[in-house]
Amino acid sequence: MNLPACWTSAIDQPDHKFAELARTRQGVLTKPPGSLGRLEELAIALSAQQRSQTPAVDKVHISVFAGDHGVCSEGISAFPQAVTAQMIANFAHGGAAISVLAKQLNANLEVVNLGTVGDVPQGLAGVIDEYIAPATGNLASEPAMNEQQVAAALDAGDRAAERAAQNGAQLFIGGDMGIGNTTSAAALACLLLDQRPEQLAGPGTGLNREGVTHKAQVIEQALIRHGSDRSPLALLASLGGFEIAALTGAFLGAAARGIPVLVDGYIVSVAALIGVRQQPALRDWLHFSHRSAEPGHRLVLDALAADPLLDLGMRLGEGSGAATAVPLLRSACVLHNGMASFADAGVSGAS
Ligand SMILES: Cc1cc2ncn([C@H]3O[C@H](COP(=O)(O)O)[C@@H](O)[C@H]3O)c2cc1C
Ligand SMILES: O=C(O)c1cccnc1
Repeated sequence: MNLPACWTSAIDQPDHKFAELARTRQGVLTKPPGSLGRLEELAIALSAQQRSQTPAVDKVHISVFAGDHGVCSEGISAFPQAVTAQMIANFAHGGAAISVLAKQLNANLEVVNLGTVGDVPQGLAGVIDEYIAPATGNLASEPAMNEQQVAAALDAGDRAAERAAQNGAQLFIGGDMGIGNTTSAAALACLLLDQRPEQLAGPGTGLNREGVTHKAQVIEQALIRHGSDRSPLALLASLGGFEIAALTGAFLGAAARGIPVLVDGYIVSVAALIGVRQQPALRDWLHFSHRSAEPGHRLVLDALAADPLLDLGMRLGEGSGAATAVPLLRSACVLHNGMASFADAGVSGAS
């Protein structure tokens, strides 16, 4: 098994010297100290992560990872599996939510196709073929992936982070597309957080109460089958999705390359938590964009000690919540870089 280097090699901490410089600057800008609240903290964290006195998120790289899930045969989604492949084409044609938001942000958007049951037309612009298999195994009755498949997915994520680095990205966003993936994410979260399926199974794309109860039962079967190994690799192989493993690899890869990450919703947060369990130093590179309406997200965020910027009732995935929060990070940076100091502006400081 060939795991990418970022799986085990140490991730550096953000540079605290730049954090100190940024904190000092925030204290002399023409405002009561602390009055820009979390925008100040964002600017300080981005300065340390980017090793820059003028942090910026002008160049945003968005990778949407797509893959199908064998567990769909258990009837756990409100939508058919064919949607995964159809949405890949929609991403490429500019019609998906993340396509529109990426355009608004002038961000670089790519779609990494790890394998779908439905056909994806060849040669779609911005779609990168990282085919592993048509779908994962049905996690209720068999491992979702073998170790080679997990390694391939982690590696595909790491390569996305490398492309972001090559493009000079100042921020990395990972998105997910895979019908059935809230079941996979919930099963993973059960073992990561030691919680019951009823706590972590939610409506996803729109299941009713009966549907959510059935989904929790399917997850319960998966947990019984899984056994006791809680290592990140074993969890991914047993219960993961190709796109979830790729997201974990991408976040570790981005942090290893010094690129801060803006985390999206439920599925992406579970991938981030797996990365943090593997490499706790990853946590210092993560910003959290929003609290998803998927009920289990709250518990996953708590486990990451994360207080996301937005709570808009969004529950889409694709990286859409993260993209929606980018303007806040941009505001934090332009305020930090552009405001005058008390001394420069001739404004009196606190007495
Ligand atoms: C048209 C459409 C676009 C989407 N974009 C993201 N998702 C989101 O919903 C799916 C997860 O929900 P579940 O586990 O209930 O299937 C994933 O594909 C996720 O990315 C979508 C879902 C649909 C239907
Ligand atoms: O929060 C998410 O990421 C989410 C929730 C429901 C469906 N798809 C994604």
